Amino acid sequence: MDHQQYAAGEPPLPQHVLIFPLPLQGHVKPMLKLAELLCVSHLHVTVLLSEYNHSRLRRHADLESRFTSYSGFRVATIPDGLPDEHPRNGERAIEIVFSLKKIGGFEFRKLMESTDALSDRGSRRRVSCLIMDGVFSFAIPVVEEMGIPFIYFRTSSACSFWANFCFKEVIEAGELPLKGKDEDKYAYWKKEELDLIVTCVPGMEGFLRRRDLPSYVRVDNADDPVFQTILTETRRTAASSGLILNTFEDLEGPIMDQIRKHIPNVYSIGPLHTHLKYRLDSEKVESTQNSSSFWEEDRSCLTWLDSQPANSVLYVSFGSVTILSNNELLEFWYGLVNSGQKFLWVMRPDSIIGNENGDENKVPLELEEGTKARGYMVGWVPQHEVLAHPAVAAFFTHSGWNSTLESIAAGMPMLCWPYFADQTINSRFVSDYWKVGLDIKDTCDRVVIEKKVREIMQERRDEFLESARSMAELAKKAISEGGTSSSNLNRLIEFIKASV
Ligand SMILES: O=c1ccn([C@@H]2O[C@H](COP(=O)(O)OP(=O)(O)O[C@H]3O[C@H](CO)[C@@H](O)[C@H](O)[C@H]3O)[C@@H](O)[C@H]2O)c(=O)[nH]1
Ligand SMILES: C[C@H]1CC[C@@H]2C(C(=O)O)=CO[C@@H](O)[C@@H]21
Repeated sequence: MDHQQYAAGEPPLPQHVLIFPLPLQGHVKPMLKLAELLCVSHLHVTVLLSEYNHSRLRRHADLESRFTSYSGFRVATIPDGLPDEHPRNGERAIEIVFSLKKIGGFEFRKLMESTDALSDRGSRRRVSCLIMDGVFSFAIPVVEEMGIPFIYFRTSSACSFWANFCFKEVIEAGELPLKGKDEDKYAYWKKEELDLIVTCVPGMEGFLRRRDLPSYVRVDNADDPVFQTILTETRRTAASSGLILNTFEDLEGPIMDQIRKHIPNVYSIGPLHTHLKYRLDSEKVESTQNSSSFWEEDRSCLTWLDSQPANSVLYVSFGSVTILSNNELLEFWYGLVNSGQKFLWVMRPDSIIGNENGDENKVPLELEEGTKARGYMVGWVPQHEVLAHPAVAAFFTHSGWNSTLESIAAGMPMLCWPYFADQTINSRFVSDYWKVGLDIKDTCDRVVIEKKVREIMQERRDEFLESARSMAELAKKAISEGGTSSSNLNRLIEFIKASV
């Protein structure tokens, strides 16, 4: 028996789960949702954050007060190894993975050993289960030595995970890598080779093109460190006690059946944001308006939306990592303004780079006027509330997995402009598999954008709305009592409660 299970005369201490996300917004947010779901089930939970992100969450999300009602919740921190001023966005977001690969094992060991596995001088059990991000294999030796079971949580889609898992076979078939990344981006996008079908990802035959593969494959040779890291980290998932995915069976069941041939224990428990809300409501837990945002949410956008007619606004956001060049910014801006549609556009303070024309502060008059007449721009919004607002008709997104799932759960059609990583495959599934939107990957042209905005807002909206609404119904069924995500979460909790 675990020596810490009983203190004299006291009830047994609950099992203690350590949740360790990659320190990026799109990973921390769903992992905090899972943390809260486990707290609701009376488990002790520690979330391990980077010092950098912890301070952002304290500033903008009031993290500590959100969790005050859960006595079993704690935060621990380690450094991410990068100086505060180091860029953590754009393609450089991957540098966090490399930095943690270098120092994460050491820092994690130091934390676990110096705190006797976070046992808080006996007031908590030692960590009894680790739930860690999908690219954190550096943590495995530490927990294996301590006899702690570990489960992966990959915050991307099942389809992206599965394509990554098959990279080795796709290389062997000569279909990867996709050379030419360093060429001019716009010329590269036009390559016909990118339209060839990928033959070696079981379950996606005849449907997946090379250009739809997660963007790590756009490298000149297979030794590329990013490509290799994703490939090897993904394969290592098979050594774990299980894989958590923020998705649901009616959305990605056939793909998860492929994954289960290698990793039998897959817990699809999404969409996590609605799942959490459902459980808080059914357990009658008082829930405050909570956010997990790294930026201050500007709620004035909701007031602006309140003053707009129903189904009249295109919500535009490219998530927490995407950065646009000045030229790309102008293409999007002209496309939006020329479409004549109303739009709410999230322009993160750090999202525009470079100034290829040398006149970065000069906004063309027609854009200024068009925006004043029909647009509203903000730095960061409460996205769930925006997607649920009656004025919003469609979502122009970069196809990050959280945004995709939030849009699906809200029954909202999508126009997709994937920027990198898993987004390139998510957008293909949105447009050609679930048929809930349009994919305009590998273009950035104001004429195309204008045309596609009209299509998603007017010409084809009803068609996409119908499939989006039926998918939203299935998402709701999945998280309700007896649904697949609900049962899988219960199974996960049982696994945790049974671990010593
Ligand atoms: O104004 C905003 C904009 C976004 N969000 C939220 O921020 C999250 C963004 O996540 P996501 O849509 O997944 O995009 P990224 O921030 O780009 O997420 C990273 O992490 C994801 C999960 O692994 C990957 O799918 C992405 O490719 C990767 O870039 C979502 O929950 C949004 O609701 C807000 O709350 N307010
Ligand atoms: C920066 C990227 C490393 C891997 C992550 C990922 C994944 O497939 O798990 C998707 O997009 C990015 O958030 C992450």
